[in-house]
Amino acid sequence: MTARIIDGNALSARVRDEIAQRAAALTARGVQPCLAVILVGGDAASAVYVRNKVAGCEKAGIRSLRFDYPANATQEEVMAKLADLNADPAVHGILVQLPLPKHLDETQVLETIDVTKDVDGFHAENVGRLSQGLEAFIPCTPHGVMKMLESAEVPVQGAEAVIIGRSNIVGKPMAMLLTNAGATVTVCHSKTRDLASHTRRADILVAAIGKPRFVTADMVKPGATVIDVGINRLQDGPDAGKLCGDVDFEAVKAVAAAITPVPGGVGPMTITMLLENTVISAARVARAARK
Ligand SMILES: Nc1nc2c(c(=O)[nH]1)N[C@@H](CN(C=O)c1ccc(C(=O)N[C@@H](CCC(=O)O)C(=O)O)cc1)CN2
Repeated sequence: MTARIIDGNALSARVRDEIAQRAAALTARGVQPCLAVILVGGDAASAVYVRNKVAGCEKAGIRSLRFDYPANATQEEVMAKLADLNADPAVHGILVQLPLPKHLDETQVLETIDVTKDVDGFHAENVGRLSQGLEAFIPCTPHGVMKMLESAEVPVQGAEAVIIGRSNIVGKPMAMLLTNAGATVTVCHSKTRDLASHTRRADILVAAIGKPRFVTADMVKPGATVIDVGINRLQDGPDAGKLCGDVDFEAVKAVAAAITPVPGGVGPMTITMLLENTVISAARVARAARK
């Protein structure tokens, strides 16, 4: 068997076309969607993601505002900028790129973002609403994964879903979304005993642990759908400098029925869902103003 590849670049291109049309319609009604992005420090990967977010906005007709702070920025500086952006009616989405430098209080920063502009879906109120199946901004990576499962027509209801990783950005919201969609969900993590006994039961396996090629073929049930959320840059060996996921792609694709690649899988969908959340936020503002 060789797995079907779920192509995140192709799906992103289709979804972004629709987003651009919605952004153009809102702009014509006098509400151009606008995303504000805050980057603190010089983390190279974060700088790439922020650049791609800003470029994605531009291509979709979404206005973007970018604020760069040095690694030694204070909590007060970041909070003051968030207060300004919260108060600005022309700004519909606000995000603070993670991770933040260690001296900053991430929880306080995320809780300061106006919940109606929290297009990353990390504010506790959005997390709580999602857990109850209420309308909420859904964190972009797990939302992108759900879109990929839907586009690939992978049955979720009744499926055994196993997630490796329990982060606030991916693992926990992924578990909520899959649960809400009717899957039976197991969340595994660094303290899980006999991890492979869990992963081998999975119809849908989501790897989000940040360890290159951690998921090997013997950990995967034949015919499973494997979603790779990892983005790791290999340090040494013949592939040094290359990007790879948390899944041993070449070996696992011989066992799985469907698999996402890295790069070109979940990553582009993360930015696509951010653009969609920004347009949704602007549409709510336009609706409230009856524009
Ligand atoms: N505020 C946030 N911070 C972080 C988030 C987030 O959703 N909100 N997620 C990740 C990083 N991330 C978005 O910010 C992200 C990661 C990867 C990609 C992506 O397109 N990856 C490409 C490869 C890009 C490369 O060349 O390095 C791919 O997989 O094809 C987009 C966004 C942590 N922080």
